[in-house]
Amino acid sequence: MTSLDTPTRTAPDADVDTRDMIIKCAKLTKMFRDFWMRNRVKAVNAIDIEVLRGEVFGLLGPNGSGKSTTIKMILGLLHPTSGHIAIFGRHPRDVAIKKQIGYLPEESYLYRFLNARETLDYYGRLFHQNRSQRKRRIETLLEMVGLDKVANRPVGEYSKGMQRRIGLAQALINDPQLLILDEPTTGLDPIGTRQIKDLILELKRRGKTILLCSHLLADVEDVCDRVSIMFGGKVRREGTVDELLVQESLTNLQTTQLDAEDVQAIEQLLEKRGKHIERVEQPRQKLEALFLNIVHEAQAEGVDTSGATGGGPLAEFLRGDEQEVQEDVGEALIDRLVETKPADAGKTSGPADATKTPPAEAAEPIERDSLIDELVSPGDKPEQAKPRDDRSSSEPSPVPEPQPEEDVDDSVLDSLLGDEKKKDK
Ligand SMILES: Nc1ncnc2c1ncn2[C@@H]1O[C@H](COP(=O)(O)OP(=O)(O)OP(=O)(O)O)[C@@H](O)[C@H]1O
Repeated sequence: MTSLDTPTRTAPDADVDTRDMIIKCAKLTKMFRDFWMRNRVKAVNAIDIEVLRGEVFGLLGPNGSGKSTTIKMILGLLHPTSGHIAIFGRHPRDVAIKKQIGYLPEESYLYRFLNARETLDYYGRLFHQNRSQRKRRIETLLEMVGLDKVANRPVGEYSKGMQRRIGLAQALINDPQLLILDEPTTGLDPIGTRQIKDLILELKRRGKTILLCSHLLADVEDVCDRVSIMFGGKVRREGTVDELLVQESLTNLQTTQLDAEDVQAIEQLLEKRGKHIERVEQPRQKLEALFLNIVHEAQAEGVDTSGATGGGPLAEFLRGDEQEVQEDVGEALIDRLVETKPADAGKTSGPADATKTPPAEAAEPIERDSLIDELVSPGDKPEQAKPRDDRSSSEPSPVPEPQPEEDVDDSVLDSLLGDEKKKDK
């Protein structure tokens, strides 16, 4: 077995088309410095990560191993100390790629007094979706994450798991090509967890790329194609889940139930071949399967709940069969949001060669608060919604500032004045 001190990688083939390289980090390093600019913590230490189009990539590691710092650098929220990052072949701070990314931060960052529908409406406007687009997407997303029955309650009242669900819906509102999910199943009940896993697999089938960061190893094992395991800021192991987990020296056979005589006969047969049975046991179903059965039974009996419901099918617009062209409006919005557009932004039709991405050092430093200030006007800065249990500070989603549009005013006013409720009835 490889020692933990020896990093091993099963990187994608060297001849992978650069257009299929959605995330490429090379020798990425982040050093946090103290007030005197002395090096304090090497949070990320010369890591290489490559995520290909259409794969689910898991970033694993114990607390403090550098996962969140890596994600923040990938999102352009933190400036790397050294190394290179390319997202869709571009620099992570290139605004042209923002509309292709959906981000579920580790902690929710929501206006606590807006309800779920208003919350999604707000994010839909940030992506310059028109009213009918927003309405359709919001309703399907709410149903998909199982919050349609509680959509008129302020999100500040939501439980932690319900906040994860609305966070996920928010991350999907722009139908992103790359979805970055930081601890998506934390706080979710087993039904919600199963749904998120199914959703991730469905999105993958639709060609989306997903970077998943989680402590819940069983979840990661269920959905990830490849994983990187970090420790102390370094990638210690990387490979496909099968490569890392398969025990090549053992074979499991599953048959209909055997009695002692059958087992003895097989043992004798194996002995003749110089082999033996190591363990005989009756398989057990997983606790997850038992739990889900019990809940499905209760739902079938019509037992009432004030929490999230089961959730519905994948939102239609995520299935890729909706003919909406958002590229231009997204680009226009981004153009209006940034005063100085990078010289090459918007000119390249396809993803550029990752190797041409400017070095990370060339970018101006950007920290979380300044990004929020840049994206949200001071009066609009959202207050972090807390679930009923206390939690610490949180991350914003990488979304642009909302722009006025003809039909912007009335729906929020309507909903604040109660028309939304009437519509629901
Ligand atoms: N802003 C900061 N200033 C100083 N040190 C930081 C800062 N952010 C993170 N660190 C340090 O960098 C290291 C990696 O932290 P990071 O949050 O990336 O770990 P993580 O793997 O995401 O952990 P967790 O699983 O607990 O979320 C830790 O030692 C942490 O204390």
